[in-house]
Amino acid sequence: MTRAAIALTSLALGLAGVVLIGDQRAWDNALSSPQTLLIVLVGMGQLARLAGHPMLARLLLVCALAPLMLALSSYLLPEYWISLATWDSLAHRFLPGSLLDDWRPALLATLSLALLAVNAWLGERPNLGSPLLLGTVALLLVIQGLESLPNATAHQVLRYAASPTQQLTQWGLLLAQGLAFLPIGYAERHNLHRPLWPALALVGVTLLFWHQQKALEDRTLRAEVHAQGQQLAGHTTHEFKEHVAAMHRFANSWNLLDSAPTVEQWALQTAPYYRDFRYFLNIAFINLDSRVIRVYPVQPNLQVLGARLFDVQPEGREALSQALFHGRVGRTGVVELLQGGPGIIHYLPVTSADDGRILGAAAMVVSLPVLMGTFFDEVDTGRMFLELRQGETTLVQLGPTTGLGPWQHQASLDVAGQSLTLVTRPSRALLLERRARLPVVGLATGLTLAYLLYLVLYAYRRLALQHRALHRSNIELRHEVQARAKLQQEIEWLARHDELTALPNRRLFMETLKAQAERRPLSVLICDVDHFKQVNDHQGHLIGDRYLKSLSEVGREIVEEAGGLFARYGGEEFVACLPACDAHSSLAVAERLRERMQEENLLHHDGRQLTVSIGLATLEDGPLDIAALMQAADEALYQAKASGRDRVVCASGDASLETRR
Ligand SMILES: Nc1nc2c(ncn2[C@@H]2O[C@H](COP(=O)(O)OP(=O)(O)OP(=O)(O)O)[C@@H](O)[C@H]2O)c(=O)[nH]1
Repeated sequence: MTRAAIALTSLALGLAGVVLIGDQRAWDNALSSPQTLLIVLVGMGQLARLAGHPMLARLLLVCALAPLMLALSSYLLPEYWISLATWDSLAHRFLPGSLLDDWRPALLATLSLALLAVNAWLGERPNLGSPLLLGTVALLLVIQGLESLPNATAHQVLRYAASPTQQLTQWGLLLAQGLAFLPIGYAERHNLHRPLWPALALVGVTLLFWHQQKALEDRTLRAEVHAQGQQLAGHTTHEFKEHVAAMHRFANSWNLLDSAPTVEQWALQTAPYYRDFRYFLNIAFINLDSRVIRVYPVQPNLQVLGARLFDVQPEGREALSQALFHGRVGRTGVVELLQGGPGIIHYLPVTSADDGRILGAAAMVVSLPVLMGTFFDEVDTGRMFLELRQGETTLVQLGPTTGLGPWQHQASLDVAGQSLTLVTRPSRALLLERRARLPVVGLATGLTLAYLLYLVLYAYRRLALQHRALHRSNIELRHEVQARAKLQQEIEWLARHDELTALPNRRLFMETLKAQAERRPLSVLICDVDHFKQVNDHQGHLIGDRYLKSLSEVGREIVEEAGGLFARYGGEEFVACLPACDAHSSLAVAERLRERMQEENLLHHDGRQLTVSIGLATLEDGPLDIAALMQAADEALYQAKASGRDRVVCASGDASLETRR
């Protein structure tokens, strides 16, 4: 898998290299393709790590991560913290003439590359979020693919997606990291489900939320541009109405004359209007021959003095005729002015105060470029493109023509009866400056939260599994302890009991006897089954065993009644310890034992009754010598056997104590 991952990474790197070489600008200046360079750095870091050079890998990845983090900050930080101009001047310092946007990768590409670099740094460590990082990069790449569709990119202020080839190289790096991750154990992979899916779902929700926020913010920005355009258009129309009204006032004031004005009179009369309405190119007096005989200001308009307008400006003839011959206000359309540039000329008839004779016409020349410059002096024309059109003809253009934003606004203007169109289009820089940071901040926060959620769920899952394993081994341990305790009990029981009859064995009997060192009188008896070998021989061992069990039950009952202990001594021999029993009472116990055993009606093969012989010894006082006491009982038993069996013999030698059937 590692080999396949290395091969895939190399392939992606090769592709990135081809992109870099293919980009002609990259030869002129290595910094012209920073996004591809960053992909190459991340890829090389990944390759170094896969090939087993962690130090080199980290060095390369840090080199990629530092600019990526800087780019991410430029997307995140508010304009009033670090302005776009500051970022641009920073970019300019690195490479004169460059802007921030020439340097930083597209937003989603910045994120996916940073996550790829972080994951390459961490290695295939599910506990550090490797699978979530890979899943998030996959989602980011899918969204980049969608964002690259032509209709999605049409109206974007920010760049969101890398170029298709760059996306392909990122897919290559991602798949290589995925391959390197695959060899983790099945159990580990199985454990990933619970933390991974909720965290990935949060990533998905975050991306959807970001997309929605981004669309909303774009709409708001567009509405702002629209409102500004409308405002400018309204302002222009209003100003022009004011201008026309002022012009009428101007014309009326000339009715007080009775001849063509002198140069001084003309200057005195026109100067305030010229000053107040800054967009007049000049105000001229035209005589009845359509000649310009007075003009204010004189100096910049010398070339029009003496010009016969009917000849030099035929397109204004109609308007001028209105004023000169019919005494009505005449207004040209948009005409090419004698001084150059488009403009509108108002011709106002000047009549004699005495007889109402028409003396000439006052021409108020409005230059459209000057008008635009005057009206829009509050607009930042360094970053806002303005265009005045009449139909399809461009009359005036202000502001930059390159680096413009994706939206423009068109508004209709009524300028002195002329229907014009005002186009406003903010530059991309202006829109970027106004761009709200909320969607990107939301995206970064959501992705961070998803990562933290993964880590918490993963740790919780691990703890839960460990806890479960511990609980299971605890139960097993408890069962083991219980089994061992039971075994121990069995062993202890077997060490002191006989398995066949469940009676105390010789060891327990001896321990009990020893414990009676102070009790006097103390009697012991040995009970031996007569001719038991014959039972085994003729009726088999199973019958023999059954007989032994019956006898032991009887013996236990009788001896325990007397406060003693009945035990199996070995073979078909039983013993009893009778504390506080003197010779008489122990003899009575022994006799009852013998009789009761007979009453069990256990028969030999030939119908004879099974009998027992009992030897009895009593220690009335004095120290306990177990061997001597047992020896005495044994000898008494021997005597009982020797003297015909089926009897009790007491070791005292007292004949009166001997019983027989
Ligand atoms: N079925 C069975 N037989 C046992 C057991 N322990 C000992 N025996 C038998 O008990 C018999 C004891 O025989 P002997 O010692 O010759 O004595 P006896 O036949 O009882 O004759 P006397 O004691 O002289 O009356 C042997 O045949 C043993 O095999 C046992 O646990 N089960």
